[in-house]
Amino acid sequence: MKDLRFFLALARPDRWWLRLGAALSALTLLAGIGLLSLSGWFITASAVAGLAGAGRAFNYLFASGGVRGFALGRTVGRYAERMVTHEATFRILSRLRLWVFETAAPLAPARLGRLRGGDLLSRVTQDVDALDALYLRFVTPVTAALAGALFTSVLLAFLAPAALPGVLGVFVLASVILPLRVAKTAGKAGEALTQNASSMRADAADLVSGLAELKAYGAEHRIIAHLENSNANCVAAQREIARISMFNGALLALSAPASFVLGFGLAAASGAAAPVSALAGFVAFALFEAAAPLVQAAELYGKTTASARRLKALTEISPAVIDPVAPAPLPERWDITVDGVNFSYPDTDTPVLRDARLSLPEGGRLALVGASGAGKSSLIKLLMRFYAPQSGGIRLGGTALDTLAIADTRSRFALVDQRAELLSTTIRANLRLAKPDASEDELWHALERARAADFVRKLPDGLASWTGELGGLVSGGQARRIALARAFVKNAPVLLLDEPTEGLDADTETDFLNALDDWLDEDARRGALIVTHRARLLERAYQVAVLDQGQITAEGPVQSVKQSSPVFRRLFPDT
Ligand SMILES: Nc1ncnc2c1ncn2[C@@H]1O[C@H](COP(=O)(O)OP(=O)(O)OP(=O)(O)O)[C@@H](O)[C@H]1O
Repeated sequence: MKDLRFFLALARPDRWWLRLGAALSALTLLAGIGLLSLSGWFITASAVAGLAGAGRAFNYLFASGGVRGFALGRTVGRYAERMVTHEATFRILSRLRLWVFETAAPLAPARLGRLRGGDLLSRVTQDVDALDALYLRFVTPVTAALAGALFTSVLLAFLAPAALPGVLGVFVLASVILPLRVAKTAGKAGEALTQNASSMRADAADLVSGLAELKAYGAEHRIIAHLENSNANCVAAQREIARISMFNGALLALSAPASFVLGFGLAAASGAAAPVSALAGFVAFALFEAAAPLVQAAELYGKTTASARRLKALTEISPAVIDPVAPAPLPERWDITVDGVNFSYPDTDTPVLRDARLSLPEGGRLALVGASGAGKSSLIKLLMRFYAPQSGGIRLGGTALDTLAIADTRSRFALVDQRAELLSTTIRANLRLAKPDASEDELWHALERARAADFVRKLPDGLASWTGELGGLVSGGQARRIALARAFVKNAPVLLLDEPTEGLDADTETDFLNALDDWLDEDARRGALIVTHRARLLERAYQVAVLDQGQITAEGPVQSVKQSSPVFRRLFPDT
């Protein structure tokens, strides 16, 4: 319930749409009660008057006009209510989707690593969609039911007070006790449905993205088996909900006429005239129009609360880095100093960097070398402020990194790593990630500089060519050059290169290195931090720092480090 309240509060900006929808729903219900009760009274009174030969005893015109008015009001009200409540829900859900993105974005990459991609997708789609029940099926019918109960009570209190307790008693049974019971019995199945549907999506996403590897290792059957298991659980949960729904539908269908008999019988027994007794019976009957949606809402309660809980869980994860309240101005210089940094990844206690120290002057080129797992990429992640060190400090142009706005810090760096992540979109859109308003000329210029223009020109759609899922439609070397062009479009003064030529053939590597040399040579203030295992890339550096098990054990010009560091000699025996 606490989680649902949280999402009700999030709907505050559209509360007037919701209130209007609820008011229209209440009016529609009242028109329905009015229609049935007046018709019942009218037909009975006509019959009684006809039998007694006293047709003039009541006003036909008033009654038939009232019936037409209620019928019209009910139809128009239902139409308007649907329009308004759906408008409210669409507005709220679209804002909710943005809210999910805004909540999740600061958590990436540090805190989202433990969530499966498909699971995150489920939260943005399935869980947000499930919340429509909260706005559409909980808020509106509850308001309508309350209005209906109030109206009925007043009507019966005047016309047939003896029928009031019985009618209200049955209504409370049908609209309060029954939904609460349904919410309890269907709740577990609803939760199971949400969890298993999410697990199924995550499996399906893994299956699609890793199909080549899964097939290569003959492991696709295992994922499919897991997927089938989740699917079977979903079907079982749906079947359970359907069973509960069928049972309650039957119960409701019986309760409405029973309520008619009760209303009519109690009023007649208290000595009310036949038309008034009929009116009491029909009021009780019509009131059930309000009970049915409440029972249906209760069937969705488990599913809706499970989704609300999964979405709210995102707000309970704190980001690994946050912007300072009053960020310092971005310094004009961009020399980097790493001073006594200690770092372990969140939820682990293995130190990855221990008292790490190094410096990269403005316009410098520093190679960071070390064995696999030494902590090189982790240092780059700290510079990019994906994570924050537990102690020690990093300064950019003399200003502590954690006093700068995160976006400001990142504006000084352009990152190219060996994975060269490309989004599943066009080459143009991938390049414009770095600068959304870059002109076509700028894009081509960057591609020329990155030695990528020739192959892009040969593609049938040029810049509009699709790069595929994670760059799957271009080769590794092409993806790397597009990523370098993207860094050039960004035109940041410090390049962070994390093994950018790993896995490239000699010619492609030469192209890449020439592009890099041209770029860095063009402006003496441009600098680079180069993480590498490759001698050809090492040659581009003026200085080298050796990282060994999280500590910088040697730093200086290549030749002097070669003399002093056995680790360096092991890593680059031919240098
Ligand atoms: N997200 C993470 N969560 C927990 N531990 C991590 C995470 N990323 C890396 N590590 C661990 O941190 C240590 C340093 O990893 P890092 O990627 O920085 O090494 P590296 O020197 O760049 O290695 P390589 O040369 O193989 O890329 C490793 O032991 C690794 O398992």
